Amino acid sequence: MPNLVHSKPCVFYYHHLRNSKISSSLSATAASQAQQLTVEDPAVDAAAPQAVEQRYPGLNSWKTVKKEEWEGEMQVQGAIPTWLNGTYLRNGPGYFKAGDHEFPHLFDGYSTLVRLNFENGKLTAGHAQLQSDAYKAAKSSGKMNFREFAVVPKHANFFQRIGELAGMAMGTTLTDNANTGVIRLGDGRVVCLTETVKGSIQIDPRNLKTIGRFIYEDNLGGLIHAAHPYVDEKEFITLLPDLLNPGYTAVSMVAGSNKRKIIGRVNCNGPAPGWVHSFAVTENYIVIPEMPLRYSVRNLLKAEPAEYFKLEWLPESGAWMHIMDRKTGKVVTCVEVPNFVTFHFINAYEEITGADELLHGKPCIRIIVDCCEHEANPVILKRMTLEELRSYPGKVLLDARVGRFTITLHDGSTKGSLEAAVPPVEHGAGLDMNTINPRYVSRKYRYIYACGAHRPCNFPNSLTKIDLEEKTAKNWYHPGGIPTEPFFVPRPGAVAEDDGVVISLVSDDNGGGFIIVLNGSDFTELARADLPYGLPYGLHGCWVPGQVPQI
Ligand SMILES: CC(=O)/C=C/C=C(C)/C=C/C1=C(C)CCCC1(C)C
Ligand SMILES: CC(/C=C/C=O)=C\C=C\C=O
Ligand SMILES: [Fe+2]
Repeated sequence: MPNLVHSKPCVFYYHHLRNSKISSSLSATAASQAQQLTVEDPAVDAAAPQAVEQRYPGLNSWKTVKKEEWEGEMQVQGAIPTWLNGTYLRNGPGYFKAGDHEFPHLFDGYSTLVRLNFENGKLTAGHAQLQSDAYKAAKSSGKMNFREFAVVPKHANFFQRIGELAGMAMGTTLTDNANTGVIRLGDGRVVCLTETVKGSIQIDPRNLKTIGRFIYEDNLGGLIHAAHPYVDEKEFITLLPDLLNPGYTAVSMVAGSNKRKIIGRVNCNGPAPGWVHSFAVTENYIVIPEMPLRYSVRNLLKAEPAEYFKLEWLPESGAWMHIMDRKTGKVVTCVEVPNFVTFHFINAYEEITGADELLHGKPCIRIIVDCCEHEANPVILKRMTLEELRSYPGKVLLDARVGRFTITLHDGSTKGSLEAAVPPVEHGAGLDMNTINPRYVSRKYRYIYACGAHRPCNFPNSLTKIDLEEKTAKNWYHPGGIPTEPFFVPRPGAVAEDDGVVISLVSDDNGGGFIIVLNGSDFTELARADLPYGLPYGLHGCWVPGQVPQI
């Protein structure tokens, strides 16, 4: 461990501390804050801790970025491993207004891109705004012009509203604000994405400049897709939900091409497709989730925001998992599973259940699918309005866990199971923004890196390394800070799954912010560098190895 002098951070095991849920560990201030808490859903919140930590107005996580563009060399404390050569790119909402109009929800914010360039122990950083049509129009007109996640542009009169509805059917009024993630395609092109198909925008990873819209040169159409495609060196796979004839089409785009091709289609069991922010892929199968938080055409057409925005919660409609063969597009099974709510699938893989379990001449295969599961409570989506996120003392963070689905193929099962893969107390019962070692995607794996909770809090505020084998977690916490997606980069030549580093950006309650590099194995801090100011929260990133190629 290098000689780092920091007053606040710490690494710990919650179960050694007998967990942050133990209320006797609350300070007097925290205990008095408990009285002011608003409990939205007593059935769920009853189990949650009784106060949230002090949130200082200095925290920039939920505020519009201080400057639209910045870059500079970082003063590093500690030591960045010299093998770490490449660029971490991160996307996320970071500009929460159009003219005087403040956006209501975290997911509405215009995309702010961040780049961290690591070269032989040195670090340069920068951020810039993605020049989407939605952002440019807001800047030039001083108002919002496109439908974002939670907010709809205001119309002066009836005719404008009719025009807007017609435009929505064609997709022209949906946002292209690609604020959710950034991916590196197998051919090296870097693309920012959101859930609207038109919100696929290519950028130059060297300088974060916007190159232009990524055009899908096929006739598959589709207005929306998953925010998180599956991407490897060979292909890009995504799901296109069909709202008119409820189902999903799985498509694949070969690296180097702009043409998506249909793999297969599956009909939904419920009245509309379940929201598909992400999905999972094993070596041979695509796991298509159908959760009871469903897209709603009715809410889509509304001018005013609905309870769950463009989605609706239909718990009676049930939850399902469809398993599609990656090669043939055939749906090999569809099982009913307990109701669930997730943004992010973590990983999925196949296991042969035993040589003696041959059924109809086929081995019995078990599919294991892990996600950050919010205890089947969609309220988490409402907790991400900016008002809630900025509020003090606010509402307690709802519980989340590593939800593990087990789905058996070829044995006639009609149901799949869902349970916690590790005791949630290990990561403070908060969980999201997961990454894993990219070499273990679609394979049996052991470690998850994610944001967890050091309670009391109203949003995930720690970093956690979960060991699925030992069913334990190591946690990193900086009081008053909000860390973002812990991004794992494996060491070249590594054998152990956790041999690598974890990169995260933290915004601090004093208005500052810093970059941290943790050891992927013992989760201690290797290096840190102060940013000139704390950045907005941000969402997902990708790694561009080595020197960024010329485009
Ligand atoms: C930031 C994030 O994680 C998710 C963003 C999701 C967005 C912008 C979704 C937008 C949508 C519309 C504008 C209309 C159609 C429905 C839906 C895909 C939810
Ligand atoms: C920030 C988030 C989802 C982001 C989608 O891309 C979920 C956070 C959940 C908190 O518990
Ligand atoms: Fe996401």
